[in-house]
Amino acid sequence: MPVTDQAFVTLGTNDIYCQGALVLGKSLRNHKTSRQLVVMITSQVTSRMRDVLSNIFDEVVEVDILDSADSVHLSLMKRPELGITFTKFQCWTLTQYTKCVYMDADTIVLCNIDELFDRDEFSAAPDSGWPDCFNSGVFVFRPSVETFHKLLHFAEVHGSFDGGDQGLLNSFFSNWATADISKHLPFIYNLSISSVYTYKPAFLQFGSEAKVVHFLGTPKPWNCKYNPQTRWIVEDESLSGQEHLSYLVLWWEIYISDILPLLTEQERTDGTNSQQHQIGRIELLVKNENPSSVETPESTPGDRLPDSNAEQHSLDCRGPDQSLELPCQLTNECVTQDNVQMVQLAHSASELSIHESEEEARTEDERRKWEQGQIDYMGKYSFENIQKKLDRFLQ
Ligand SMILES: O=c1ccn([C@@H]2O[C@H](COP(=O)(O)OP(=O)(O)O[C@H]3O[C@H](CO)[C@@H](O)[C@H](O)[C@H]3O)[C@@H](O)[C@H]2O)c(=O)[nH]1
Ligand SMILES: [Mn+2]
Repeated sequence: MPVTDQAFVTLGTNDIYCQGALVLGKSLRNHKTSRQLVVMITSQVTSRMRDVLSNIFDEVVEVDILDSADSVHLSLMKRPELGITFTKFQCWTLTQYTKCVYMDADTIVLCNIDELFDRDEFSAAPDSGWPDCFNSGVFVFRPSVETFHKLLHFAEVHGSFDGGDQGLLNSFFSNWATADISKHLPFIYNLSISSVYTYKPAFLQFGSEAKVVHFLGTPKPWNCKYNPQTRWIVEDESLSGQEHLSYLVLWWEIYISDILPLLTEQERTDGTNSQQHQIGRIELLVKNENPSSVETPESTPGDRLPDSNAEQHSLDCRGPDQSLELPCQLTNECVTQDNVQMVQLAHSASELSIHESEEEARTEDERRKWEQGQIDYMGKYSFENIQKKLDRFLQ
């Protein structure tokens, strides 16, 4: 029976982190959670991504740090670096639920973890770096506007010793380490990926009991390159050891089989509706060293992807009539192809990687700065540059 007054909650403030939220949400669904799934997003998340999120999450809640009470605004003015921190705290405002489990977008579940709802606020697992502190990537809490305001007030007065939400929450719930052992979640509910190689014997002993993996720090799974042929991560120097890579592989397997079809389905739907040409900010680069493997028994010549000899293809989350320069040869035509074929293409690729569309990121960043009155008067919008533009225009 679905439980409607309890929820798993995650956060994605941009389209990139939303990729993580999607995989987490799908992993919870795959393991048949009976709780509601909620994702908090901010205004930067594109409407295309919101549509995809709503396929997996029961609620997609936009939170805006500046439209809350005045105290939020004031705190932000004094401590702008805490912006993202405040965003996570918004989970306490979800008072339509009586109890929730917050999970970072860089976590996945390996089995059903609904038993966490038997715990009470504030329950969390030790942080692997300093076990007298909890890690704020997974925690049980009770939504309450009062607690939310207390947190904001606390942030304003004391700040955060690590600049993020984890330091602040540890100071706020300062008796966590000593008061009540039932509020210590076992480490297997928040297995930090680095522990797999920093304490290998423990991982070999207890790793099979892991329930939640947390891709804490860098690289995040979406920053890795994946080879669907070998079903292995394309390694770089920052990835030492082997065991932890299999969790990254798991992330990518969920991404390819469950998320990619949704993204491409969305692409198709949007393509037929001129009202919905919102620009997503994700590009999936699909490298294919062996193009012949792209062909499927069902595919007819007319079906074929354009330029099947291309070294690199791109599935770009934007409408087909957005005329933008794509970073590689598979141009806008690909987005009108049947999504099954796109997924097929991804499966036969030799390397997949997720990128933020740089042009979009730049434009968005500039727009935000304009809106905040931070105009680059010394650089791009200097008097000389504007005059040069005017001169060109008037020629
Ligand atoms: O640009 C961002 C950055 C973060 N997040 C969200 O905030 C979470 C925390 O950020 P993350 O990059 O996962 O931080 P960690 O590498 O996990 O680092 C640690 O430090 C963070 C800051 O204190 C805590 O939030 C984490 O729980 C803690 O594990 C993410 O998972 C997302 O849900 C965004 O949506 N957008
Ligand atoms: Mn995290």
